[in-house]
Amino acid sequence: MAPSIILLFSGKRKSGKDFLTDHLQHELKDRCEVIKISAPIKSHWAKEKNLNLNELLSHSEYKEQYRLEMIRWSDSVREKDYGYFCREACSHASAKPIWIVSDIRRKTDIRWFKETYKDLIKTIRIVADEETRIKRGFQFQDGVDNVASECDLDDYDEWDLVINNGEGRLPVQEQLNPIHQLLSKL
Ligand SMILES: Nc1ncnc2c1ncn2[C@@H]1O[C@H](COP(=O)(O)OP(=O)(O)OP(=O)(O)O)[C@@H](O)[C@H]1O
Ligand SMILES: C[C@@](O)(CCOP(=O)(O)O)CC(=O)O
Repeated sequence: MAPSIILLFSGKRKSGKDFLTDHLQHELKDRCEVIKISAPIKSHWAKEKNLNLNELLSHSEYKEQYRLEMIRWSDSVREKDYGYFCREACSHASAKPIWIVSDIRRKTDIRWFKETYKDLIKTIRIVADEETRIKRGFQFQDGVDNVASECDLDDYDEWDLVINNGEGRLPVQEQLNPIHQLLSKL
């Protein structure tokens, strides 16, 4: 069964994608399913290199050691099939009315979702100033922070919602209010 709405979240490293989508999931409970495009990438990498999948899926420093290699490998797959990981991630989603995709990174991700699910798509950008991201552990890495994985959506300007999760941010319930307003129109 197709969902009634698909929320695509994007944001730079340590902007708070997981933090906000975890809160949203907590509020929506079993009405929603959280989908991560990086999940099939991390599963593949864990199997190939005999790594700890749970650590790769967590917020830990562990995954940062492999980020550059995972970006390079996943981009080589995307060159042949830009929708590969989006399709793979969605294929495991269950029949919930609201899908939360927590890690949109490339224009081709948005293209695949819009081609596949048409007007069910809403795009949400999470922004946070660099100082706040640094306080959360962000450290610039060449090959990671200056490539498509982190920068391709910097000039995308058709977001349905933009949420500030940096300096001056609202309390989390208020940050999520505009999303509940979107959902109330369903
Ligand atoms: N509004 C907030 N208030 C308090 N802590 C926050 C907030 N937003 C994020 N954080 C904390 O900042 C850290 C980074 O957030 P999170 O993991 O959600 O970022 P991310 O965008 O998913 O990062 P990455 O892309 O590197 O995985 C986490 O420890 C998280 O708990
Ligand atoms: C390899 C990659 O999927 C890692 C994403 O890790 P995370 O969403 O930051 O936990 C990033 C990418 O696909 O460019």
